Amino acid sequence: MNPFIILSANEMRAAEKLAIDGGIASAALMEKAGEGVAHHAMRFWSKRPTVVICGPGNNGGDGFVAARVMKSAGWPIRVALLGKRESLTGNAKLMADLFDGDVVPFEKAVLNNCGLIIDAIFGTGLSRATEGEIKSAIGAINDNPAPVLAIDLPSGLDADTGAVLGEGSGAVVHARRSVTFHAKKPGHLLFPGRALSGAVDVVDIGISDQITAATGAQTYTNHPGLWGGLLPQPHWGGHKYSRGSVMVVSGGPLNTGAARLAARGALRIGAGAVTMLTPAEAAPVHAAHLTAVMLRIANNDEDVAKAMAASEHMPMALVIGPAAGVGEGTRAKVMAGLKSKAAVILDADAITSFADQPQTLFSALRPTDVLTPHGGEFARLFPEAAKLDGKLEAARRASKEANAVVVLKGADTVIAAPDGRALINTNAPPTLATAGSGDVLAGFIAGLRAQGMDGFGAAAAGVWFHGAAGQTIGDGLIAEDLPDAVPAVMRILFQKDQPEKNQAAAPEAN
Ligand SMILES: NC(=O)C1=CN([C@@H]2O[C@H](COP(=O)(O)OP(=O)(O)OC[C@H]3O[C@@H](n4cnc5c(N)ncnc54)[C@H](OP(=O)(O)O)[C@@H]3O)[C@@H](O)[C@H]2O)[C@@H](O)CC1
Ligand SMILES: [K+]
Repeated sequence: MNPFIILSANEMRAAEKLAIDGGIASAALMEKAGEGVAHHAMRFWSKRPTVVICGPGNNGGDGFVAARVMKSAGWPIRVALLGKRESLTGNAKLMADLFDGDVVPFEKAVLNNCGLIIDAIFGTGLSRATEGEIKSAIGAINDNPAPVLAIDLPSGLDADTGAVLGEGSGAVVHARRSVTFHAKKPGHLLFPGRALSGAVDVVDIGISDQITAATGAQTYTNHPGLWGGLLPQPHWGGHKYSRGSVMVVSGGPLNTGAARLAARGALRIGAGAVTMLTPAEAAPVHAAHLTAVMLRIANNDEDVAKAMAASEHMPMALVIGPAAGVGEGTRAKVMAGLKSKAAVILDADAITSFADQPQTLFSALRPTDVLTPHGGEFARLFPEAAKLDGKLEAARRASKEANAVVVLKGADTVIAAPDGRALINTNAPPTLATAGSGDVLAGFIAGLRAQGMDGFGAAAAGVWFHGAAGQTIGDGLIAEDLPDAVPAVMRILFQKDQPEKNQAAAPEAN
């Protein structure tokens, strides 16, 4: 199993079909799924009275298997059914028939004195908001103090978007843990689904990686396992410019801090040289603050173009947006950057500046340029994509529309590339929601881009480092701390705290 792949409900159904076409019996898939749930329950909880609540479809079928396996292991099991027994069909009916205990219609009293509830009401087949007896049952489950183990997904949660289809306490199950099959679903990682799913375990039900690939799935959990090997490493023969040069466009004299945060982020993530492109009147403010970051006056787009041209021979990235100001001046500087050979990272005001003329921007962007909007900026530049169901599809659509990498920020940041690849980030602590945090992120991405990572890789690694830096700092985090936490994260990632791995690499013989 690929530990990073994420499958939508449709992709999961396609994988199941391919597995069945390849000779695996569908009942065997369900048997493995239910068995996985039972073993998970028995591993995490001590033996206790357990109620399995089964719905009308195959999620319920998994519940009947789990009930059978746990009962035969000596667990006190009750099964409650939502819907009519005679309406069960296919494998769900088969598994219900194979369960040799009592099956009662669901009523609230069935939960009395239980120590564990297994939610087998709905999984990937949820098609509408809960109502009636199902809504009451979910409300009763949530009111009960027993922990809930959800099969596949907490019932009521949309597998593809992480959204809850209905409202109120009976709309969705609040699970302590979830056991899903073959791969996580986007709903496990996108909020509120991530909070509702609890800890998620993925069980192998015998579907091969070749089948996963054949579904065309292109969504992954963001993790160094995907891009760690591409991270730039300093080399004995390098010098500051060969390590990558980053230029950051500053706002006016009262708006300089954001650009400095980005500049420091770029420097800490490993760019060899960072230059602040500043309007003349803001230069003294920067001069009073900056040390390793260089200063160059750039009052307008022509000056930006000249700065870019002067550095054309080196690997370079340009950050523009943090407190840059919204309007024609910023638009012109962006266009100057996009005409140069530099990789461009657009954030904040640079994004908002194109809200009324997105096509001007989209036609100039290149597929490895990066846009880093938060939700509000995203909706201004991509009003149609913002209306789509779920952050994943919104980011994917926007990336295609803009022909650039889109980093749709939040607690569950989504990174999307124009070719359809997408990542969901999971390591960001809530303390990252603080002023200036996004400016540092833009600097991280630019620093990695200047060192040679492509737009998607730099965005993925930048977002991950941002989360990891936030975790390292812990409570009390302010944006200024983030760049300075990078060395600690690198030490852990590259295991440089292990003395035997900490030797300076000897030059290779030639
Ligand atoms: N794919 C795989 O590889 C494997 C899948 N497996 C398992 O199968 C699960 C998917 O099964 P599934 O497709 O039968 O859907 P499921 O979630 O049981 O619900 C569908 C039923 O609920 C109904 N219904 C929906 N919403 C409703 C509502 N609000 N209120 C009331 N009714 C509602 C819907 O009715 P309908 O929409 O047709 O009217 C239909 O009757 C998956 O999550 C996993 O657990 C494993 O066995 C291993 C391999
Ligand atoms: K469920």
